[in-house]
Amino acid sequence: MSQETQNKGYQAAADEMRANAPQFEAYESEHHCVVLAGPGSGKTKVLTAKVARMLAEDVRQPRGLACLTYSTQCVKELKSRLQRLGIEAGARLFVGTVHSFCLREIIIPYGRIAGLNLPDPLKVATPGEQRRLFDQAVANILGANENPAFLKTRFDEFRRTVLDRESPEWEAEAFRFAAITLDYERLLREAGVIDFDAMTLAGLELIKTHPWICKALKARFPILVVDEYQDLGIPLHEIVMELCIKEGIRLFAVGDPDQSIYGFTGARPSLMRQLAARKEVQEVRLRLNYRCGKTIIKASTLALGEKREFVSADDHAGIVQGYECPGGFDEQVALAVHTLIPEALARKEGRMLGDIGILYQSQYDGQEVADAVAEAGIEYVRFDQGNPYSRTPLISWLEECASWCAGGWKEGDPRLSTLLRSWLRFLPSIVRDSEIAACRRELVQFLHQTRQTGRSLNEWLTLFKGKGLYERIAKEPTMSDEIEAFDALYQLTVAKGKLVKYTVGYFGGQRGSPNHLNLTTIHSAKGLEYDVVIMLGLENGRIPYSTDDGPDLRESRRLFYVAMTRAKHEVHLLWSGWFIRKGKTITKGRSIFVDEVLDSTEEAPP
Ligand SMILES: Nc1ncnc2c1ncn2[C@@H]1O[C@H](COP(=O)(O)OP(=O)(O)OP(=O)(O)O)[C@@H](O)[C@H]1O
Repeated sequence: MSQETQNKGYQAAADEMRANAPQFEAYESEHHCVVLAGPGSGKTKVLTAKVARMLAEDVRQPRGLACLTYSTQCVKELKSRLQRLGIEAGARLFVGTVHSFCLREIIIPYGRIAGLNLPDPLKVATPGEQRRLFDQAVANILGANENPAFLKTRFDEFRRTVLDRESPEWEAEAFRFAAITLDYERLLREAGVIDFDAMTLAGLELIKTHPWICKALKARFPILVVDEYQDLGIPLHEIVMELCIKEGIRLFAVGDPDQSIYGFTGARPSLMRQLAARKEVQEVRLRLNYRCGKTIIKASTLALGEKREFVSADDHAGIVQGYECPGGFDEQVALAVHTLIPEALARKEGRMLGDIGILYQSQYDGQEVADAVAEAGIEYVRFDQGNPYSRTPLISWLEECASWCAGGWKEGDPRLSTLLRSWLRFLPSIVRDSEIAACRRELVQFLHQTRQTGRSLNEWLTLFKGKGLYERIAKEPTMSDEIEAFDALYQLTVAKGKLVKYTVGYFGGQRGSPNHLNLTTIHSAKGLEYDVVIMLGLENGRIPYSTDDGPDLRESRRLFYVAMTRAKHEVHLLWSGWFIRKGKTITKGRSIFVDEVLDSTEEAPP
């Protein structure tokens, strides 16, 4: 895409923002700027337009900017929003997670020169290896009777939040989590691998102890952009303090502390507020909500339990409707599938399955929903951990390649150039021009030769292997986790595997399509928007887990708030008042959040 077309893309977005003074203020900012804003207020819109503008106007080639966000799913969403403005990640624009930034932009280029004790070759631990080594560390420290699965979440939070290993918090866990951390890290080193948290911690350590690395990073990336700041936790906050506040890399960050729902992984919403309050930082607050109807804004703010002054950008009211299903979760699912979805489709012309999201608490609930939806003959996409395969960057890219082969090539969606660029990013050891050309050629040939919707996924993946593309990735030490993900996907397509009936077209559709219903846990719905949201399992004991006042209830409130504010026009809330957990019936009544929301709205039928 030409520079001129790119400029037009962000200038058109800027014209839209001109009517919204705070959005435009953020867009015009020249120094550190932190945008704190509610759902649907255009944070991503401002961020993407600003990235495009800064690349074109503020940073001279070959310098660029780094844009960090929370998860692979957020990276995907951000890249696709940037693409709509004609901006592609590449040599001048890093878009990725914090750990991939630390690995690719700090550890690989500078780790060895700085004397960091790294495995050689630098191999990323596969999820299987991480589990095995963690189990081993727990057995070494606490004995074989402890169940490591019960400790994993708390361990991750500890490792991501207690960074100072001489602090009282570390000492307090000297015989438990601190000891497990040290032993686990020893086992990683002995196995010659590194995991995601170790990447982030090592990256932070390098920039803290080697000021010249900060200078080198500043030379390459004079601007650092952070999306979803509220979820990124203490290590990212410290990286920002080192690189931006101390070293002077310009910061542009957006986020919403009210949407912080990853406390259990170490996220701390207060960090973003502290950053915005610094004197050298320009704080911008956005108050218009362009997504949700007025009723939805009012109801969701009530459930949040804190006063907020968000207003709807237009006049549409929106629907918030409740349904009691005394027969239990099965009845909720049946009502959603057989009544609410057909009614929602019929209610608005042009509305499609892809405009509807079914949200639930856990991947186990998701399985019940997925089974019922499949039985009803509805095609769906699952965005949570319960999806039969995990959507790592490589697997998401394969979905895009499949979508291209299954007809996307005709409309240029996805673009071949984008697929090629991503392909080369999976192959960091390929640096010579002739090798790069060969890699591009191999992929183009594979894609052209396999342009056929109905081909089985197994055959397509077998061809991917046969053409030497798999081997290319397998040679990259930093792609070992991706190879494990590929192998797991492949196994699902053979013999009695869950994906044995998948075609290339169906697999490609899994990247999201207007014809597929969206199924997701509330956590995975973050950053997404739907015309209609149907929320299931709204019982006390599930959402919220506990009604006791405290940080957990506050985080549950934020979770419910995130779920409600995904909806543009309709929110449907379903409950039974009881549910089954580990074979036991638990009856704690309908969620207190539903009480609060329905008290505030009219329960008139839509
Ligand atoms: N100034 C504007 N004019 C018109 N539409 C806008 C404007 N700003 C944002 N929007 C639209 O509002 C919707 C929400 O914007 P966006 O996704 O950027 O919000 P967000 O703050 O990132 O949301 P969330 O945090 O809930 O994920 C999008 O459809 C976007 O195009």
